[in-house]
Amino acid sequence: MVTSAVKEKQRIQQKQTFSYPQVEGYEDLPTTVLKLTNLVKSYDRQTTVLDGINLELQEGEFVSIIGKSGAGKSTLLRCINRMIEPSSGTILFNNTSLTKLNKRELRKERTKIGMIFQHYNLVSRLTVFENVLHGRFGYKSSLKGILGIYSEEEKLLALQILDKLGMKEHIYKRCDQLSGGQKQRVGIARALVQEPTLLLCDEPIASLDPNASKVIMDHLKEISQSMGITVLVNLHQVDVAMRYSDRIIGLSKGEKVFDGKPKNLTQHNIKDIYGSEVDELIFE
Ligand SMILES: Nc1ncnc2c1ncn2[C@@H]1O[C@H](COP(=O)(O)OP(=O)(O)OP(=O)(O)O)[C@@H](O)[C@H]1O
Repeated sequence: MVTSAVKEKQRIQQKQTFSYPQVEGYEDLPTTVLKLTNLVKSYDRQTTVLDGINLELQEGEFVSIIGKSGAGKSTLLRCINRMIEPSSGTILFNNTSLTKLNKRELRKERTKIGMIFQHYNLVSRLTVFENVLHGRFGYKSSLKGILGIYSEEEKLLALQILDKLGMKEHIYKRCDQLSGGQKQRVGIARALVQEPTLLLCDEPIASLDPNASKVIMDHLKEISQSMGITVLVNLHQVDVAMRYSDRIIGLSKGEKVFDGKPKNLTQHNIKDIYGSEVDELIFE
């Protein structure tokens, strides 16, 4: 007899586009949040910046992308939510093909993809609280968004997230009165208030000192572990990627040259990723 649990497992497996390893209970099955197939980006006819990237990310994974300057890290991250239009390939996000969506549909799907930037992208003359609430913009009609009309639930959510990030006492401060580390925590709060399943972080610690960097990386790790949000982060620091990641992706000239656990990243792999600059890297 086919039990309802088995039926449910079959239903989920049919819905997914990848093969699972054989496991006992369907609750143990990994959920693919993002699947990139043959992603290509050329800004002009001469150069291919992303050369057929294939990548799958699972729920709650913390994945870093490393590679030297110009390798295509930012382009890859920005192609995922189509901030930059890929030239070809497919982007499957929670089983929805993002490349096939029109503008309105894409706007809706993007609510589930948070983004964090090196230079924070905050509105400096607005308060911390106002900036965080901007994360709800994608859920609103344009008029409500423009008028800044937010529900009590949305305000409570923003407060809870700011509290979790140690920013509650600063909510009424203008963003231009904050330190870099505080600004980045506002950036994280604005992304989390979207209630995302995927967080894209484009060099989130590149402008921060080591102490502030640690605070930000600790928060991002905590977000992936306790909230089950998939975190994909571009990093310049190999030692930071080694310390925090479940998986590291190495990019070189738009190609994926490494994809594995930090403990499996060898000096040989590092050389493939960074070429002759390998000696300048801090490596634990
Ligand atoms: N808008 C654009 N138009 C043309 N070329 C671009 C554009 N944006 C990026 N590029 C080029 O694409 C390549 C990859 O750039 P990208 O910013 O993705 O690399 P990166 O690995 O993130 O580098 P960095 O670590 O320095 O930020 C570079 O050669 C860059 O000059």
